[in-house]
Amino acid sequence: MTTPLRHLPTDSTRTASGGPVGNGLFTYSQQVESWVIRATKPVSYEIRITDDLFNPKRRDLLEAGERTTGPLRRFLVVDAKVNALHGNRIRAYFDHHEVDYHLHSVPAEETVKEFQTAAHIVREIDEFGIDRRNEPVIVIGGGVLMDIVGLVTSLYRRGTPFIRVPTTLIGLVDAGVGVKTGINFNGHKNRLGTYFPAELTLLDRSFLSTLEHRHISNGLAEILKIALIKDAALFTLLERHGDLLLEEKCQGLSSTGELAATEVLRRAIHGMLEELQPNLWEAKLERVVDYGHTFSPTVEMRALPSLLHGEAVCVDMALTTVLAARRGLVTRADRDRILALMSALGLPCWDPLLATPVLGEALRDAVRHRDGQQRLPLPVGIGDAIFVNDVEEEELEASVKELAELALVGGKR
Ligand SMILES: NC(=O)c1ccc[n+]([C@@H]2O[C@H](COP(=O)([O-])OP(=O)(O)OC[C@H]3O[C@@H](n4cnc5c(N)ncnc54)[C@H](O)[C@@H]3O)[C@@H](O)[C@H]2O)c1
Ligand SMILES: O=C(CO)[C@@H](O)[C@H](O)[C@H](O)[C@H](O)COP(=O)(O)O
Ligand SMILES: [Co+2]
Repeated sequence: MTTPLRHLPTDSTRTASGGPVGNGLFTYSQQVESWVIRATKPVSYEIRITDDLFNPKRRDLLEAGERTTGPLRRFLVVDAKVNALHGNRIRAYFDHHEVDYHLHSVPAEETVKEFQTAAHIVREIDEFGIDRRNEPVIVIGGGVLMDIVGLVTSLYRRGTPFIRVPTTLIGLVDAGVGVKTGINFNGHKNRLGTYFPAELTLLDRSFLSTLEHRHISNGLAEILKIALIKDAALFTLLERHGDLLLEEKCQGLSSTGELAATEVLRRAIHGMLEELQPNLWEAKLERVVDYGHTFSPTVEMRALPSLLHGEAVCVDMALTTVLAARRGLVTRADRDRILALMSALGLPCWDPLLATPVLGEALRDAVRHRDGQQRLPLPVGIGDAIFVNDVEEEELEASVKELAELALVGGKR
């Protein structure tokens, strides 16, 4: 027996047809005793290019978050290497502005992108205590730390605002521009994560001056991904100036280097956002920005710590470039240009794990991740892509064999 609910519409307010009633945002039906609730949540976040971010005259970092009375309070999570190299000016900035802050330094790299690190940060935040809406957590570091802190803030009190200051090239062009957060779990890449935008991301490329060259190459791999799937002009820029960008660490030490760094970073970020914005929650699982991310998550985790994220992505792109060439989607000449550019950018085209059953496992996991289909992005020429669902293990093996020969001949391993 059901008891009538006092505050809900009675039968007298039902539609003439006896159908459900409601205000359009929710409906109640007595026929099946059910409420269907609909709501939408607007999303807006900003990515701003700045320079000299910690110059005391700049206010970008202070203006984010609602203003309350009394001193500003901020919890800072800073990559340990960044803290060692840039910590003095970071602290001087917040001291100058009389911010009541706690700086929590985290030694971040792929092997610590895990639960324990996230839990430790939560504990520290809890101890410092932050207001739920107007004291954004500030993360200053690479993709690993931004992904962890993004996850932590999305969980803390079911969502606390955060601000990102990326300090690596991957951070500037990729991890710092989207809404995905995550940690590795159970040997799987980004197995736990959320979609949670940082309200503000401040891009200051001067941080790259202290980054190792290998990590510049690592970021160039994600830029190359954007070039291959959607921006032929970006590919040409990388061919012309990639070595200079690497040598100068995108610091614009020469006038050509400055023009190239500005244009390449702007194109890479803009191209990424053109793909992300219409599909922020990944309702559509055919994503061209997944190019290079089909085999690489498994390869990267198995190779840990020997392959960096961008390096694993590059190995995946080399393999799928060869596969695309075998299908006639990419000419042999373009295939060779792509492999040559990877080498010029200081990136690997090959990893011994390719010649093992790991690839089959990786493809099966990608199919689960993509809701039962391969949805494998493949390049079409340079600057375009399609999705395929029919890659068989034999085709993969033949592509691996061909890549091994090409990589050996070209000395690109
Ligand atoms: N959320 C996303 O959409 C997204 C997108 C791309 C990549 N990612 C993730 O990003 C991670 C890779 O990011 P990453 O390459 O920045 O790695 P990272 O965060 O491990 O940083 C690389 C290394 O550089 C050091 N470092 C950082 N900034 C420095 C600086 N300015 N000077 C000197 N050393 C510095 C770090 O301590 C670390 O040792 C991967 O886990 C990947 O999955 C996420
Ligand atoms: O590496 C990343 C994110 O970690 C980006 O470069 C990339 O565009 C995509 O987000 C990847 O395809 C990863 O997606 P997912 O496997 O974590 O769902
Ligand atoms: Co990536």
